[in-house]
Amino acid sequence: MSAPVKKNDRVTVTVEDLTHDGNGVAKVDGYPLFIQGALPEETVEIHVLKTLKNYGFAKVVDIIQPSADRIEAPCIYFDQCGGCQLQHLSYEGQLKWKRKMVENVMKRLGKIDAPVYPVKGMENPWTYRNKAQIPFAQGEEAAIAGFYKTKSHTIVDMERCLIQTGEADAILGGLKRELTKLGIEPYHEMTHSGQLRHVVVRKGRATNEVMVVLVTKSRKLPQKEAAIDVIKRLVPNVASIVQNVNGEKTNVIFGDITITLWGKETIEDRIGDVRFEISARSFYQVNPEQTEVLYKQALDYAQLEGNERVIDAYCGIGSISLFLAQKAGFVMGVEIVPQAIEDAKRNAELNGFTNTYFEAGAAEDVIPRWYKEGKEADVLVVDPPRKGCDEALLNTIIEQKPKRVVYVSCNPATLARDLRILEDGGYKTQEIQPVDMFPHTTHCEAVAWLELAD
Ligand SMILES: C[S@@+](CC[C@H](N)C(=O)[O-])C[C@H]1O[C@@H](n2cnc3c(N)ncnc32)[C@H](O)[C@@H]1O
Repeated sequence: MSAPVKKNDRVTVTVEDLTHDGNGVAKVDGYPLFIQGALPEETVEIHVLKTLKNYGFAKVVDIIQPSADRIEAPCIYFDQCGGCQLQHLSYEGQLKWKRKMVENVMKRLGKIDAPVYPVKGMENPWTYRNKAQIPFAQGEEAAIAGFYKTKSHTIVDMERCLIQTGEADAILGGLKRELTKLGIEPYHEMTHSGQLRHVVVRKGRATNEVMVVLVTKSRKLPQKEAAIDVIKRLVPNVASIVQNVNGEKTNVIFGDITITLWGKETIEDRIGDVRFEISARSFYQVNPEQTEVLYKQALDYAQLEGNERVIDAYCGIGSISLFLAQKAGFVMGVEIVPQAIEDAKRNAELNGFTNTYFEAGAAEDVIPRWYKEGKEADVLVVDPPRKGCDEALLNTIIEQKPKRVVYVSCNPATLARDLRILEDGGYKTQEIQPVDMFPHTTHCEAVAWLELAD
């Protein structure tokens, strides 16, 4: 099909949908155009930027009929920063769109007809992130620090971020000036020179403890004591100041060496009643308030009465496992990253759980072996990465028939695909509950409850 529009054309369109990166989608004679800054149900005049065989790109020139949910983005960096995609849509509008998106994907991709409930959102959808990874670089006169522009390595220099904590803001706004005064040179990506690459700020919401990690190119940290004093002044509740050394030419943030400069080696947090120890590099959910909502939903759907054996596949640091272990007879977690399994075992010990077992390995290899060894499960919980469950694992579920499956997903498309496979294999999806873990972005988590059909 040849494009019905060409570069530099101006046309008026009605926007039908939003893409995962927050662009509006409108069709001209069936030809899709992705439109920066446009929202569903809006009528906009657009300028066509580029046309390809099957789709094109455009930007808004004039909003003729705005969406009833359009608002002025509260963040002054919204147009440049790649962190949020939906601040121009009211929070209510975001939740409505996320539910519709999950519903459409379930119907269209999975032919799943289970009810999709309204998204569980946040009462205050700001300052929710407990981890900020802030790149530093040399600006024209002083150090700059902020977040990257969409799909680039260009830092938007900023003083505050509305979804980060006040402690992260103190570092964003204050530390770059203070470190410049101290002569600590930011890292130069192109020349692999300079010293300070990133500053990572982590906070335990429930404990108020903060960890500040200085990621440097080498162990050498000039004015170390003065830098520690500055951080203590900027973030009075800091409990741990850590240096991580990354000497590689890489986009990966952390290197292998971590040195405690001041205070504790780890900080602590709680999700519900479960305690977690967090080190500089350990994986931990970034929105603990909504993580509790998500895990409670998984626990509700698991419907545990106290004696059940539960398998938690893709268990990470065992956070869902420990949540379930409060109500289950025994929980077995499997995760591919050995360090995460070490964290899971430590966290189980920290909380005094004796009814858990964790093993490092691929879920699709370990779980069939467990079944062969007679380690069966009444309830199987999966929380896979974006690509969804491995087919071999889905086949194991279909063969072994645990009576209930709870599927926690960060990608509705792969959730729909996997639910279809499980439904074809004898399960029936009962309910789907989306949870907003990342307000102002297009991401949406969802928990699905499946029962083995009679
Ligand atoms: C979405 S995270 C879930 C983490 C955890 N359930 C939580 O809530 O914090 C997915 C996890 O799956 C792990 N993973 C990826 N592929 C895997 C596989 N084949 N087998 C087991 N774990 C895997 C990743 O390392 C990651 O920790």
